[in-house]
Amino acid sequence: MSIEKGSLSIHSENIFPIIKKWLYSDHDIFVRELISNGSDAITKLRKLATMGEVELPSDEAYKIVVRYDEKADTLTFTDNGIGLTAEEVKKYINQIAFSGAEDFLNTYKDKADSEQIIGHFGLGFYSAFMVAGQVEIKSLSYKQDATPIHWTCDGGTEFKLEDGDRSERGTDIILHLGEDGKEFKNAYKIKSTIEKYCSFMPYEIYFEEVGKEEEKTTETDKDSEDKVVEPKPLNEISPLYLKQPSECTDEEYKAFYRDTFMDFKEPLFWIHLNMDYPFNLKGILYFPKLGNEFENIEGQIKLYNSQVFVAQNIKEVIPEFLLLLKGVIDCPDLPLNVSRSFLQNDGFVKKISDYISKKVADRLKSLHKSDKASYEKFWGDIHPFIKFGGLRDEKFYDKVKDIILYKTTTGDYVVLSDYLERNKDKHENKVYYVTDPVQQAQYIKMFKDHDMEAVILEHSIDQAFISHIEAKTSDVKFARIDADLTDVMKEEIHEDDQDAHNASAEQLQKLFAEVLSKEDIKVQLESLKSEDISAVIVLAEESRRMQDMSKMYGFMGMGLGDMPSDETLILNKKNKIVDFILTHQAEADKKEDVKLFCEHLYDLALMSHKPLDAEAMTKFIQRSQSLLTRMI
Ligand SMILES: Nc1ncnc2c1ncn2[C@@H]1O[C@H](COP(=O)(O)OP(=O)(O)OP(=O)(O)O)[C@@H](O)[C@H]1O
Repeated sequence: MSIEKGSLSIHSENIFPIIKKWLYSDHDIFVRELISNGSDAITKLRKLATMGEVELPSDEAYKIVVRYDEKADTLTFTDNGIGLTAEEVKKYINQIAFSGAEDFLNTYKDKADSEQIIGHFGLGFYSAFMVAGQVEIKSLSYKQDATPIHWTCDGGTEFKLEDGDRSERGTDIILHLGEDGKEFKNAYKIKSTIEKYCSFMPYEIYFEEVGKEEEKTTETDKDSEDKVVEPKPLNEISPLYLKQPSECTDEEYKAFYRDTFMDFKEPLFWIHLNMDYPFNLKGILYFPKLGNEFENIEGQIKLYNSQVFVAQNIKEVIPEFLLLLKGVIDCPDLPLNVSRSFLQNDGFVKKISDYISKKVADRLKSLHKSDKASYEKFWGDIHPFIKFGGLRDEKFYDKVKDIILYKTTTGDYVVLSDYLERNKDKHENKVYYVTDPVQQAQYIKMFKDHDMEAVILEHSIDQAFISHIEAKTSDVKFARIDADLTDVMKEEIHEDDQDAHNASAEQLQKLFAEVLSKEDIKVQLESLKSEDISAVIVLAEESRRMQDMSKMYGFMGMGLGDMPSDETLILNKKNKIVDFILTHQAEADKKEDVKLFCEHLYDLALMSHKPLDAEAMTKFIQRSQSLLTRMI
């Protein structure tokens, strides 16, 4: 063949500056593209063999070798696939009538935001020019008597095609790393990029550094005899997720998790996705240990297309709440090179997302049903995720709503219907909850003393979640343990004593308002069954939620103004201190004592309800000291 020179027919003056500019943020994508092309070339060849079009040696090892030559400043991608003839180079490489590039230009030429590009637009082979000043192709086709070709292009629109010298079937793509490729003049960088994109590619991928092969291929074994060590491929050609779930062991699942996510904490459990119809999807989703810090935990869901890494954490494909998980999903039906706007509007993608979330819900349900003990053990780690999912996805909520567990103050786990059923005599359709078991210890004790139980909802997601349940289940109401005192804790006031009781209550109201200088304080006198309790503060559930909201938005600079407090101080008539106050409040010589008791009772009640502010705390400590001094 005579040397052929020509111009690449691109429907734009020069695509290379555009490639370089727009794909800049995903500079390393060329590795994936060139290895994928090599892999495709091998697959095509093997297909031809199965069709009887070509006869292949039975012992041929199909592989892709990436070779870095520091001296020559080149990076070469070699495969032993189908190869290219001159005609094919002309057709597939020279005439870049490649629709991918045209689409790319049309879609992105006016857009300034490179983030818009998932980075995987179909530029294939030409992405090599993102890092190479000059690219060569040396290839020999599988075809009988094919002439090897040598193609060179320096990144402009000019190319040169001539006879080559490759003697074995396959292709070398040689990249002369230019200034733009200096990041890749580094063996570690090249290797880690191969690992990022090609960990599960179906043919073995080897990395070699010219001049450094020797030192790596010998190793001293225990008998001090040098033995040649076979180089290891960088990838796993049959990743676990491609196997049938029934063929995988727990150990294999755990090892796959460790190797893929470099996470040495064991996952809690996993879901093996395996679907052939109506779309093809395989993968494994792992539930990592989340604990209480789920806000800070970023999951990692890697999306693959036929074993080629596409992207990570694409929320269009994977429901957002599942992004707290770690996993791999391989969906060959999804285009490899897609734009985000395409994904957002694609019905097929929505189906994938729905399928994944359904599978997760099903797995949780079956775990709850078949292995309650493990489900309860995992609950502390998985509940934020399940609740988050329930808030985000109605269908998911409907599936999991009956397997939401509540840890009770008695220490066991119940589902909502069980809690309601076993407490219906004491408080029908009402769920008492604790947000801070330490702070609210006094209330919990009161509950326990009366054989009552509350559920512990101390995670930041719980408040939003209970509002959601209330909206969905209109007759169920949640009340924090300090929202009110149930009748179970009180004794009835005898009719004959009612007037005297009311008078005492009025006196105490006045007294506390005056002593505490709180005109609007609400004081209520009750006869509680337990004498030990002197005073408690209750705050109506609605008011507290409003206050919490106000605090939250206040912090965010969107204050709703100070919410009026709706606290009530409940004094227990049967308690000795309260009785002392009532009996001696009018006596001049007891005035100081009464004042001290009132202030102290109020602080004690307040402390069980919420933390004291700095001023109140200082006063509380001073007062405590003076009380102790009096006893000396
Ligand atoms: N290593 C190779 N061996 C044989 N043929 C190749 C090789 N690399 C590229 N080709 C041929 O060149 C064509 C163009 O490659 P290019 O990577 O630009 O696009 P593509 O692989 O068809 O699609 P994509 O843009 O999604 O990568 C391929 O379709 C293939 O026919």
